[in-house]
Amino acid sequence: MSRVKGREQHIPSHFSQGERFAMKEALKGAIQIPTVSFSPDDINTTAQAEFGEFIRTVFPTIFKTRFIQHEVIGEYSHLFTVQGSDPSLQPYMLMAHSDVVPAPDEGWEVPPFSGLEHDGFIHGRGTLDNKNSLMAILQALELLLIRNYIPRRSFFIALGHDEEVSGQNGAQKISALLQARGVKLAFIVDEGNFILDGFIPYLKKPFAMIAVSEKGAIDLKLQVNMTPGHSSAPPKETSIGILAAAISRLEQTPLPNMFGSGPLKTTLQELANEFPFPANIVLRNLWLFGPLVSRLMERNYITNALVRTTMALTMFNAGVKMNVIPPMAQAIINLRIHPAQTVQEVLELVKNIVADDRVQFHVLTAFDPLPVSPSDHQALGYQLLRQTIQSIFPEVNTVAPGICIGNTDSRHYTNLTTSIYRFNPVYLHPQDFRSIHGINEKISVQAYETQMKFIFEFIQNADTYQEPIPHLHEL
Ligand SMILES: CCCCCCCC/C=C\CCCCCCCC(=O)N[C@@H](Cc1ccccc1)C(=O)O
Ligand SMILES: [Zn+2]
Ligand SMILES: [Zn+2]
Repeated sequence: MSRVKGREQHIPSHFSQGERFAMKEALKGAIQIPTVSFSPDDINTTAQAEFGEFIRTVFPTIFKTRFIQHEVIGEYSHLFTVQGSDPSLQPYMLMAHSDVVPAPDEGWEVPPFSGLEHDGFIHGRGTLDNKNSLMAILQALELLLIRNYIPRRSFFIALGHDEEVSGQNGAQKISALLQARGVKLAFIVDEGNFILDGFIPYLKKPFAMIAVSEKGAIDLKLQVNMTPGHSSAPPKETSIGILAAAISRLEQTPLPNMFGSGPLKTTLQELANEFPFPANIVLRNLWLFGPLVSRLMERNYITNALVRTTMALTMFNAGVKMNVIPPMAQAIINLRIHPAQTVQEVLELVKNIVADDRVQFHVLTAFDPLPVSPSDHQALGYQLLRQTIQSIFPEVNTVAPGICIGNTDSRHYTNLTTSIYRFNPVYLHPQDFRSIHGINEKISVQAYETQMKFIFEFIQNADTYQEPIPHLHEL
């Protein structure tokens, strides 16, 4: 059997004007359906149902292909099983999600659910997170099928509908179903990191960062109860004041810098050659310059998130009336846990910083950082991503493993594989990063086409029989 058999039926990623027009119109249509998730109990089910109908209309070939099974899970999530012709190849999975975070009109250049095209960009909530991926995956498969493509390696496409509010009815249910069916996956590719451009001073060239892990998280409720009373004769301290002081102590006391542990060191070492002198020497010798680099990284709020567990005060609630001493004050802190720490360790640190018994702690949700997926020469999923990045983005010199500072639905699939990669084949600049969950989220038509092309190639590359060449170790 030829080791490169998978390339025999390679279909070039060339698309007609008509196809290119249809694919951007399809993305606009997806953005126009307001599939907003507010909380696990409050998702826009009408929009989700409409979205289910929409993908059936836009991708008819997928739904009528005999070797593709489509199932609706948890009412609005979608699982596609694409049966390959060679059962000896272990299947893999592509993931995306259809829900989006809320987007009030204020501050947007165009209404967030308009899907308007302006200056070469498609605007709207979900254009980067994550309808671009969802539509690009289905679009690539649709176009491959139209060209009579028959995959060798089976694969799944899992499209969650509640990723933005925990994934408990989508990803968790799909994962349990596949586990019950005895499925084991070679690897998973989900949203997460990007081709990063302009995030690091002195690094002029973009580089691709494939997240091989993601941070853990805790949603922590802090609560202070005090006896209510008349505001004309106030006590020395109120529940609001005590809680505010506790929160302020937390904001003033960053958790320890964990530089040196976790995948970040590898990221920087692999990037060293991209830097001019003397930064290249510094990064090649982290054993000596580690403390300097770690201090530089904490100066910027994005790179700071890579070196430590972060704490964000996201909700604050207190008081019942203007002339009543408040009986209770509550705050929610969202923590993202560095790969070298655990939920328990972080909770201990937080309690020690607050150091006030009147403040009660309630853990609402918590999970540890995700295990680190392999990125060596034998890691099939990582190497396929690297290979496809090199062919679709030849100008990108460096592909490096890293961590994802946000969380993804892929964390619900650790029962099916040890190889989870979080990567969007899209350029991201710092201003784009702020638009994710922020305002004026947009994607260029060209970037979306390239993302689709990437998946079109990736699916074909995954068929290859050319397994990564094992390291030769001397005995
Ligand atoms: C040295 C290199 C510099 C690198 C800079 C890093 C730049 C970071 C680039 C991209 C990160 C974007 C993260 C996007 C993925 C997050 C998806 C998301 O929004 N997830 C939600 C999901 C969630 C999780 C738990 C409860 C509710 C929702 C989230 O994380 O909040
Ligand atoms: Zn997302
Ligand atoms: Zn998101």
